[in-house]
Parts: sequence; structure tokens; C-alpha cells
Amino acid sequence: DGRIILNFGAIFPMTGKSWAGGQGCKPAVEMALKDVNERSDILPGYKLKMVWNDSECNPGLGTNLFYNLLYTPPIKIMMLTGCSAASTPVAEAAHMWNLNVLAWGASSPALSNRERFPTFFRTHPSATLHNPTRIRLCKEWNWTKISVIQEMQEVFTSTSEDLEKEVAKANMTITARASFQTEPKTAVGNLIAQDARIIVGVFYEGFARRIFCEVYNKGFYGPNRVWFLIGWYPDNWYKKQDSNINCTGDNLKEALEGHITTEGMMLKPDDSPSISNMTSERFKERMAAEIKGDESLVSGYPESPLAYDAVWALSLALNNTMNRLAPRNLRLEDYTYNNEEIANEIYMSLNSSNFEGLSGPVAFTSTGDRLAWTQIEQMRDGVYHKIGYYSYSTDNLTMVNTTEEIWPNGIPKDGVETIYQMK
Ligand SMILES: CC1(C)CO[C@@H](CC(=O)O)CN1
Repeated sequence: DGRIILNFGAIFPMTGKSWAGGQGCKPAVEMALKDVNERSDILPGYKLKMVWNDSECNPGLGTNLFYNLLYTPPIKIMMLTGCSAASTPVAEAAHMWNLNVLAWGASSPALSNRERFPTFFRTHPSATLHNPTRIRLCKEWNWTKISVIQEMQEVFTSTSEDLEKEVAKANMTITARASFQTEPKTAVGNLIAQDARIIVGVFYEGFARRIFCEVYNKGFYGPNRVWFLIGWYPDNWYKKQDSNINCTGDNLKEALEGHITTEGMMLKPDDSPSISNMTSERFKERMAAEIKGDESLVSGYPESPLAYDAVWALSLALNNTMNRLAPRNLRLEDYTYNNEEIANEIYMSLNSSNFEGLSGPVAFTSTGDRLAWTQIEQMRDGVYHKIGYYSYSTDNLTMVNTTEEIWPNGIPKDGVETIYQMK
């Protein structure tokens, strides 16, 4: 069609053992690509094309595919990546080829580091996004003492370290800490021994079932014990058949009554149109047409709006770069892996991104991190209910349930009454 082709590279976790989020996200990337290429006001005279491979969410394979994309023409003007494990090595090396990297599925807190990842941006929030929300809710409910139990995984260790910092900043204290590698029972015992009341738990779904079976068996639950869990487990996670536990779904449901979850808001709940003029509802309809069958069974479906928004961030940044290069008689198609000037313009355009995406406002911090809203839910009688939203950048906490609806037995106490100082 006579337009100049601009190619970008992409690696998607389509298969593999950890997180095959490309299954839900690649269709969203292709949808955004189609939408952007149909817009005459974005990158006029250009057509964006994607050259992609399956990273299997494997760092070695991701690296290998990245080099193949680099050394196989045509030149790629940017890299789009998915999960943390494959994004990390690409984000670390890309600047050597003057490439900017945009991840739609990487949550690892370690990626918030400009020394290691000088040209990295992500539309997926870091896992540390939960922490300011947890702190804000503690303030809301007058809790100053909390406990933490974590699985020993990099993502949860860095999240716990960040929580320690946020707790200190808020003049709160962590009274009990527990961690585990493969057996959580001792860690739960530690919390029981210290009569922990307000507990933040960071671990994957499989351990969540084992922990709450132990919590159930030990009776370590009730209206005065509050658990903050991760909100991105599947809604029915506690009912899944699991040979590692001797509890039923109903046992876990009883132990989980009233717990609070936090997660990055990935699809705007309201129906205001985003920059693509598409509403969240319309997006879901279009995705349903792409994904045959039950979306909730497709990995990466929840993250698909982040992938859609990543292509818009890429396109708008290139469009902005095009306008900034024109007065210097430079063009996007002049980009090569040795052209630092154009790479810097693309970096600065990404850095100043600011548009209304499907996942809410898209803007990045100085470390390329996504500023996003968090969604707050509470489980009541085995069902998650949205109870509020929080934006850290504007300190805006919007509760959609009353305190009485959330805490029918009254707001739980953080339990550690100040010990009467003997005279
Ligand atoms: C919310 C979740 C499941 C966190 O892990 C991300 C994958 C990753 O960080 O590798 C995808 N989204």
C-alpha cells in the first residue's frame, strides 16, 4: 500500500512451564497493531509490522531469539517483550544496540533499575505496586502493626523488601516475619506463636492452598485476623483439587472469609473510551471473537489490555519521535542499531508517554515503571467483591463499599495493644 514499513521485534511466552501469557496477549497486540495502522493521524506514511517468536518465558531462549531478531534483517526499531524471566536479559542487553524495550507482562520488582535496564519500560506494573495500597488501607483501618509471610522467590523477596521500606516510611512496624522455601507449616506456626493479626501473604497460588489448609487446621482465622493476599489468582483458586492438602474447598473458604486482595487494575471498570475510542466492553467483545471458548482458561487474558496499550505506547512514541526528527531532516526509517540520536528520541518520547489506555492512564516513572491504579477486593462467602480502587500517584483511595459492609463485626484491631509501661 506504498507506506514505509517500520518493523519491531517481539517475544511472547506462548508455551512453557511458568506463565504462557502470550496466549491471551498476542491477539491483543495484533488487534492494537490493526487499529493503529488504520489510523491516518498516527505515523502517517508508515505501516507498523511485528516480527515475533515464542520465548516460552525462558531467559536463555529469549536471549537467543533476541539476537536472531537483531541479526536477521530487517532492522527492528523497538522490542516488545512479555514475562519477567525473558524480559530481563533482553532489557539488560538492548541498549548495546540502541534499542528501547517495552514489556506488557513483566512484574518483577528487580526490573525497576535504570543502571541495569537503561532503556526498559513496561505497561505491566511492578509487583511492588500492591504495597502502597496495603499501607493506605492499614491507615484507613488504623492498623500500625502488621506481619508478613513470603515464599522465597525473587519477586516476593523484593516485594517484601519494598514493603519494609513503605512500612517504615509510614511509621508502622512489622511485628512478625515468616518465610518458607517448600514447607509453609513452620512459617504459619511462627505467625501463630506471635499472635499475628494483620498479615500480608505473598506466595504463588499453590502455596496459598497449603497455607490456608494449615490456617484452617490450626483455627488461625476469624473476624480478628486479616489477611492481605495477591489478587491475581483465578477467582476459584481455593476450590481447585489439590493433592498437597487434606482440606476441602469449603474448609479453605471458611479460613479465607473476609480476606482482602490487591492487584494492578488491568482493564478500566468504567466505560469511558480510551485513546483508541474503544471502551472496555468493546475490547472484551473483540477479544471474545479472537479467543474461542472460555477466556478465563486462557493464560494472559487478564493482562491483554496491558499488551494492547503497549502497542499504543510504542506507536505514539514513534509518532512523537517522527515529529521531533523532521526539523533535523531525520526520519524513523533512518534508524539503525548504531543511531544513538534516534534511539534517544524514542526513549524520551516513551518516557513522556501520557495517554488514556484500556488499562487506565498510561505513564511511566523514571525507572520505566507503570503508574497504575490498584483494584481492592474482599472475599465474602467464597466470592470476591470489588471494594475499592487506589492510585498511588494521586493518593486517591476510592472505596465502593462502606466500612460496615467490609467489617460487619467492626474494624479488626491490629491486636498488639501497647503494653502498659510498669512505673
Ligand atoms: C499478575 C501477573 C500474573 C504477575 O506475573 C506476570 C508475569 C511475570 O512477571 O513474568 C504476569 N501478570
